[in-house]
Amino acid sequence: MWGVIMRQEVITYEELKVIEKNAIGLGMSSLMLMENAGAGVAASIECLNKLKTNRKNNHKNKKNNKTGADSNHDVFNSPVLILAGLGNNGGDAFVTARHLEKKVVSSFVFLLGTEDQIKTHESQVNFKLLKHSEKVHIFEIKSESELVNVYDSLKDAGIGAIIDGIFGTGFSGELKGLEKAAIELINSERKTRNIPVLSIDIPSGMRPDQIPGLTVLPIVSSAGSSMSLSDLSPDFLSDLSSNLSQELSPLLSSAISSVSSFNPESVVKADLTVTFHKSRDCPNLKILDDIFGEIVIAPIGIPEAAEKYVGSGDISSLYKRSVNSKKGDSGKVLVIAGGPFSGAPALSGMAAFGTGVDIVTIAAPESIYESISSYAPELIIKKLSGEFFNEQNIPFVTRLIQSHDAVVIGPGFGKNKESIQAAAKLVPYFKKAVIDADALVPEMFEAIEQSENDYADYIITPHYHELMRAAAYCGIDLSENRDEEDIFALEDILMDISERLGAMVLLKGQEDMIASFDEVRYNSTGNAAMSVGGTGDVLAGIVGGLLAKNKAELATLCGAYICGKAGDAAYTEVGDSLIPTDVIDKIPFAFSNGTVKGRSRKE
Ligand SMILES: NC(=O)C1=CN([C@@H]2O[C@H](COP(=O)(O)OP(=O)(O)OC[C@H]3O[C@@H](n4cnc5c(N)ncnc54)[C@H](OP(=O)(O)O)[C@@H]3O)[C@@H](O)[C@H]2O)[C@@H](O)CC1
Ligand SMILES: Nc1ncnc2c1ncn2[C@@H]1O[C@H](COP(=O)(O)OP(=O)(O)O)[C@@H](O)[C@H]1O
Ligand SMILES: [K+]
Repeated sequence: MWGVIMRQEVITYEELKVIEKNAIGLGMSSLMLMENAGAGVAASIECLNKLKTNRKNNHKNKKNNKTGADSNHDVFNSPVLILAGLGNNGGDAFVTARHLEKKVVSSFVFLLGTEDQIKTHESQVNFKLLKHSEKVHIFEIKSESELVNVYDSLKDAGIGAIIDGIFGTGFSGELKGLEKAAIELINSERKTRNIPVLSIDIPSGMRPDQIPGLTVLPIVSSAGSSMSLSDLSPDFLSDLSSNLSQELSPLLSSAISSVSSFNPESVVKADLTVTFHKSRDCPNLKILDDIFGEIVIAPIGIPEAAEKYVGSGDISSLYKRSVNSKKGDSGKVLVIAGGPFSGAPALSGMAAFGTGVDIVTIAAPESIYESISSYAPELIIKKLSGEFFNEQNIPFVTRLIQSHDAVVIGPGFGKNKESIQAAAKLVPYFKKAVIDADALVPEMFEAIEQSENDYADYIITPHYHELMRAAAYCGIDLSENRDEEDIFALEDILMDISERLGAMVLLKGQEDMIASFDEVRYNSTGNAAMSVGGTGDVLAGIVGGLLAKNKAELATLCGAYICGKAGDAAYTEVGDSLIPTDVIDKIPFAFSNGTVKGRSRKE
């Protein structure tokens, strides 16, 4: 069930890829998604008639229409030309053609290549199926000259509309050869013969990273202005760039230059773009309007849970070690121990290792140095003078912080006042940090709130009672018992705390809640056997490990998911006698795509 928060109404193409993978993780198949996508495109074709009439009138008003030979044809009464590439955008086009069979007189499908070159299974399935459609005439086009010849032999049939399924979001690099010729053909026929063009998902030749609006928006908000996407006209953007602080304007300039980094000549100009699931509203930049035309959103049956719950799509966005990486490239994590307890920091350190970082260092007071060293030889232990973490340790630990990517502080840190006060002085030096357990106290909240670091750099990982301390610090009332708290109110509170502290908040529990200042998502992996002591330390280590090479939001979401999934795998083997090291052992499995057969919370 949704909370008060509606998931984002406007998403990027990249975010949709994640959501689609999450949907597949929930049991949807790529074939189902493609079927719904193609059906949605076919259902939208009626919009072309309306647009076509408008274009025709505009055309007539502007000048004598010598070349608009096809403009009298109704989309449904004339053959539709469908250009399909070898990827899934082409697969969507095949499904579209099948769904159009009953709507249009006939279709010509140009596959840009041969059947054996089709790249994906889903697309192959739909191509084979399409061969049974009698009103669909398929041509396998192998060269630019063949494209011209075949098109010339058909165009007198009076093409009513062109559907562009050449490239979707998988387009990269340079446009050349047959695809380039096909895009030029579309644009020329649209211009000279007034044939309306519908692009599937994105006009072919356009790369999603060339659309700046969605990345610009948060920058605008963080500058304190309240702007909507439609405010982002070119004039507005240039005014904004000149007025914003020097720190922000380069980001804006690069966003603006990304729009101009493509050559409009090598992109399909569509009258209508049918994209999927949710709005991908582009900023109101004239140059983009001319490429996308009108935008229609076709629902493709993605369940809401694919956005609400963390899933395999989120995991696939994590940093991946490159084949030629060297030691240190994949991340260095520093765990700062406080003194009384050696087990908790060691668990966090070992869990961080499990996420694939290269180096884990534990800074440990003399009192626990020996015992931490005995847990795991892979951990580097740096001895701090004194029984407890203290002021004298600050210069040494600050240097360690600087040579690591992320810090984990809190597990087993202890409640010693002097240690906590010294720890709070470290906060301004943290580049990225996970703050857990004993470090979830007012002194630290204050230091986090006052730190000038970006909100995305800090993560707090409280269980409900620790959350109460954060809420009290923020002056927010929270019920004594989580079950008494209305879930929607709790979502609001988590976002408020996130905003006030400038940190991600991961509230652990049967269902973990992960809040940024404007969104709450959930994690449903994990099981009741994990309520044993020490799993929270494992979670903090996993999140810290992921934080080393990923943004805080992704690290928090994926940390909760991986920890729970490792816990579920451990549960299948050891049941209720699960201990935290069992969870650590299963972290590598949790990153794989293996199915966890253990009891999950939802059962
Ligand atoms: N994800 C989902 O669940 C859903 C996705 N859906 C649909 O899938 C689309 C994404 O599909 P996609 O990833 O297969 O890529 P797509 O854009 O069709 O084609 C790229 C192909 O062209 C190739 N290629 C790339 N650049 C090239 C170049 N410069 N010059 C020449 N070739 C080039 C590249 O091959 P490669 O070069 O990488 O081997 C690849 O094969 C998406 O937009 C939506 O329509 C829907 O069905 C809903 C569910
Ligand atoms: N009853 C439960 N059902 C599912 N997962 C749980 C349950 N209790 C704890 N967990 C999971 O165990 C991990 C540690 O949480 P928790 O035990 O609350 O931490 P702590 O050790 O700080 O008390 C979290 O990932 C949490 O989601
Ligand atoms: K397309």
